[in-house]
Amino acid sequence: MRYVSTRGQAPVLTFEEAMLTGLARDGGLYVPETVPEMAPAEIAGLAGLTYEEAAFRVMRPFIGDTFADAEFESIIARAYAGFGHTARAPLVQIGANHFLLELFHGPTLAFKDFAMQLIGQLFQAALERSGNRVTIVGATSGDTGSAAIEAFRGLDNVDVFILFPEGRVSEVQRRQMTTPAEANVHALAVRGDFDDCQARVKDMFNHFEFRDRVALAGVNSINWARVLAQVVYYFTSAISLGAPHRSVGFTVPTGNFGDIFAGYIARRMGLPVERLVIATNQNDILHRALSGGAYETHGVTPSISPSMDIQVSSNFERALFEAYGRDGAAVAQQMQALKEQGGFTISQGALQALREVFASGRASEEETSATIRATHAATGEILCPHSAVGVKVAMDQPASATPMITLATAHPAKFPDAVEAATGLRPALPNRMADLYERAERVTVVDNDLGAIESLIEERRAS
Ligand SMILES: Cc1ncc(COP(=O)(O)O)c(C=O)c1O
Ligand SMILES: N[C@@H](CCOP(=O)(O)O)C(=O)O
Repeated sequence: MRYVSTRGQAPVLTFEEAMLTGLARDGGLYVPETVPEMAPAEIAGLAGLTYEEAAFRVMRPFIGDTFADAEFESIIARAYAGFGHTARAPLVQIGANHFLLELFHGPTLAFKDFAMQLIGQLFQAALERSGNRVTIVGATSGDTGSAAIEAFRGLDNVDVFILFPEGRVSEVQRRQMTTPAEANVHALAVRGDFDDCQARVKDMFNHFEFRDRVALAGVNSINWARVLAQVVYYFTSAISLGAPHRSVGFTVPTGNFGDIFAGYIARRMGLPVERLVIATNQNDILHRALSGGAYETHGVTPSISPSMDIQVSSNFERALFEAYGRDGAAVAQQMQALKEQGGFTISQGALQALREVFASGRASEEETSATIRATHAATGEILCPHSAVGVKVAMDQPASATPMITLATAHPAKFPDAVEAATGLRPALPNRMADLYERAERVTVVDNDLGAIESLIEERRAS
């Protein structure tokens, strides 16, 4: 299995190289050269397996000879051992034909753990083998950062630097990033928004001298391995509702487009997914783009679903690459326009290709809050605000006999203020985190300035 860049100008890599490389050297994102397909019988064969067994079968074709089967199996087993639910990703019914996929039973209570726990194990195995050391730099609107820190804290051959927008993540998210005491963990509060943090991370990847000197690696969803790990729960949930004999739809609370792109890959692999619905909060660039064809940044507006306060949606580039018939030059041109003019117009052909797979919707702040309240009253399920955006948008879709699965992307206790405002209930953290508010914090506030951030990283990393 080989990986190519969405901009067509970077070296073609193996799975291991793509995983350790992060952003392609032409600024693009790596995608598999061809998407392996699973026959209906193979998909049916996943029924009744454990999450880990299904994960092995779904991901195996993508990893080439990077890991032997037995090693890959034990990596998967270790990745999911710390989850607080035996099903890993349980499905609960919240409406006549509407199901919620709970993805928040991992160590940091967000869907990011599914990929990050696996990547932590994959990096460790690959780096132990090579003896190399890497500097991981990630941007977060709250959940990627905590999940990355949890997965990489204390590892010998990794320093992890996480850039988060100062004052724009929840207190639980901030504390998850600032309280780990391990010397290889560095939480950086950037004076800016998430888009600034993500732009600086990409700048560091495009600054080759720095990138090579510190052996930069990325664990945002620019990293293909992140997307791959998330493909699995589309399979397990669809199968539990009757796939491949029955189609399903998914609604995905969306920001950086990594999670929903994993659903797109599952569909390309042969999973019968009728619709993939992009659910956005008031930062609705993706909904506007799908509706009218213009992808235009308007600046990030803080919301009660802060992890989705994103305008420059990194993985949309992967979707565009497919929609433009894998024309890297066309994608590069659009990304240049985004950088220089703050937007671009999607061609009619590409827009039509996107609309064949994706639908979209938006939930306002009031609608999000009302959905938390109404869902709790009707079902007892307490949604986090991101999951509530998904539920609201799913309910706005045209009626269909096809079951709809909405992804519940974080635990409500990560956003207690929004949940309390909606329901009057303040969700508690699990016991293992009960002292989070008492732990000492360690954070460095830094300007949104590439030179300043790079100097800090050079100074702090263990060489
Ligand atoms: C809780 C939560 N929901 C939804 C999203 C959006 O996911 P994605 O960025 O993969 O679109 C994020 C951030 O990624 C998140 O942390
Ligand atoms: N919402 C994310 C933003 C980063 O997304 P990623 O999937 O590219 O890592 C977060 O919580 O940090």
